[in-house]
Amino acid sequence: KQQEDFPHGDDKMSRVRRPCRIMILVNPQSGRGQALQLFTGHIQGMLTEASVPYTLVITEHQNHARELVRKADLSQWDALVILSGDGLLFEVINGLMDREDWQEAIQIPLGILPGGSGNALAASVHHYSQSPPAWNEELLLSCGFMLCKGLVGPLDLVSVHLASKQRLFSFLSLAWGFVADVDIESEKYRHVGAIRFLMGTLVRLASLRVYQGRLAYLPVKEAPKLSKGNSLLPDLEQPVPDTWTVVKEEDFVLVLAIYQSHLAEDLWTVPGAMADDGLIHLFYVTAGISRPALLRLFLAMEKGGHLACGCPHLVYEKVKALRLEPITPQGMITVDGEVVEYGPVQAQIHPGIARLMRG
Ligand SMILES: Nc1ncnc2c1ncn2[C@@H]1O[C@H](COP(=O)(O)OP(=O)(O)OP(=O)(O)O)[C@@H](O)[C@H]1O
Repeated sequence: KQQEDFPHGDDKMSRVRRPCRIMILVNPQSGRGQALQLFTGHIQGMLTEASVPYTLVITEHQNHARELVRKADLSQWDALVILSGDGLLFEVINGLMDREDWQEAIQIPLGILPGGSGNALAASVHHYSQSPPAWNEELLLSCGFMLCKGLVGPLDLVSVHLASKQRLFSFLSLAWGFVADVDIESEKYRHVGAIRFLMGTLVRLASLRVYQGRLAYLPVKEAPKLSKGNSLLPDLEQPVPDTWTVVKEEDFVLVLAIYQSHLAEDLWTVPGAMADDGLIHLFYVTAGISRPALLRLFLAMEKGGHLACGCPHLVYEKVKALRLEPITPQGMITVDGEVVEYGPVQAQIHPGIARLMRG
């Protein structure tokens, strides 16, 4: 009821009410520690010129944003905007989903301004707007511009179920093996910006590992029609249904489930992905790939060319749900770039349950 209809045809898009009241959450520690300067130097002036009133909230510690949105009176706000890396948006989404009124709360338009070193969602949103690639401050300006325009469209979320019965909501990725290791190990190079992933990749390549586990997924064509709230997932202790595909290989270099186009500003992982395509894009790389071949895949990903490399170890499937059961006793699983408990995990898509400010 707070939205005006978008008058130009696309019935999925709407416009944030004007004048709108935006809460902008800034993590001053994100990326190179310059998020506040990015705000005052680039965004503040744009919002003033566009007559968009806002309240700035500077996060003071981990989970500050999560607690804040869990308790906030959301009727006071027309949009929640994050100026940080993807980690702060992950907190905000999970704070909204923690609420008793989550079904209404998750409808509040969410915006992203890149302040981290990865900025996967910001890069994806920019890409969906069909603009030529942009990095750093140019990407920030593009996202700031979309924020001022105020168009809102649906965003898919994925629920991730862990062995401890904890459930998380994810907008970006679930990763195990090489990608998760690089993401976490390269955090120590955060001050160098986006190039940290290349540095991390080179370091990890030198000590390339194989991870053993079982992977199964529900392919798109087998998935039943979902109505809101339906679960595609059996109990984590139960075997997967016959409609699922069980991957024969059990030796992997990486498993990556991603639901946006970009894994980082310069990693165009899923050509063709949309914010609300209702798909989990599942990639895995099986053991036996050489170091040069793996490096070639990541270098090709900058221009979205990895699937054209003809690498027999790389598999790509469009799925609605998946289950991963690591056998290797120790390792790293990340959800939206944040480490989660290591062990069996399963996930399913919830098409368009959130709303995102985009072009
Ligand atoms: N003031 C703060 N001090 C320390 N940590 C904070 C603060 N505010 C938020 N955080 C936490 O920092 C974590 C990382 O944030 P985020 O991912 O947004 O930035 P980033 O890690 O710099 O981004 P990237 O992963 O792209 O480098 C989040 O889990 C968030 O809870």
